[in-house]
Amino acid sequence: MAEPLLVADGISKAIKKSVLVEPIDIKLDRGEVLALCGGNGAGKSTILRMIAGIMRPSSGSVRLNGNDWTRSRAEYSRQLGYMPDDYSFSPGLTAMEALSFWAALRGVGQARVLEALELVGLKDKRSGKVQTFSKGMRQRLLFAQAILAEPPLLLMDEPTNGLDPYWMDEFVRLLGELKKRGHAVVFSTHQLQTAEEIADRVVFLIDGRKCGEGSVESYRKLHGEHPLHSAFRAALGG
Ligand SMILES: Nc1ncnc2c1ncn2[C@@H]1O[C@H](COP(=O)(O)OP(=O)(O)OP(=O)(O)O)[C@@H](O)[C@H]1O
Repeated sequence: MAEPLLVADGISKAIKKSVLVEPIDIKLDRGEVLALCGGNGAGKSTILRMIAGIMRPSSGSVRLNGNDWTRSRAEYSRQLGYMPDDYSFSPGLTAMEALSFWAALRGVGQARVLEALELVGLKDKRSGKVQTFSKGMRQRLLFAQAILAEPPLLLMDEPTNGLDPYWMDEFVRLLGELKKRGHAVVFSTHQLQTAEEIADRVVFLIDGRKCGEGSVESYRKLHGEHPLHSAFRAALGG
């Protein structure tokens, strides 16, 4: 049987005496969407950063499409697109300039830059300075940079923060299309409703520890309406 696209084995993170994330296993198949759910400080961003190769795990290993980050870092990085929860754009940069910079780093041509801007509804705003953009527009630009090179895995930290209802629906639709084309996604969210709409599977986190995991479908069968609220409460022991 083929190895899953992503295999994170016992990854953990400690800084000095603080344990940010206890050892956790995460596996993901091609075309699968996984939500990391938990409150503030639960460890969602830390897990995404470790998988993205931005933060070195204190223990464990990560394989992505057969690549081990510690052995083949460049090839590993080519397998993923990462959307951070926030990003400080250089003052004065236009949307087109920002995206073209990322495209150059990834060897992606200008036609794809325009296509990505169109997908996120920013083509007409491409000459606008990013510092004048709303939070939702900056989120859409960060989403565009993550999908530029159409990598097998997308890692997204709170991707729906700041999106209005129209773009929230568009985002769900865009992710659905990416999924159909075989892309896998791991995203973090505080919003269980969002996870229900987008994810196939959910990992619940509390204080850097996995406290529950299951498919949205299985939670639906178990809890009916608002399945993830009930499942999270059950995972918390409430
Ligand atoms: N560089 C760091 N040094 C020390 N502690 C850190 C560092 N980065 C994060 N932490 C701590 O690690 C814990 C997990 O943080 P993390 O950002 O991963 O949580 P999160 O679930 O993404 O939270 P939020 O939903 O608020 O963004 C928090 O207690 C945070 O304060």
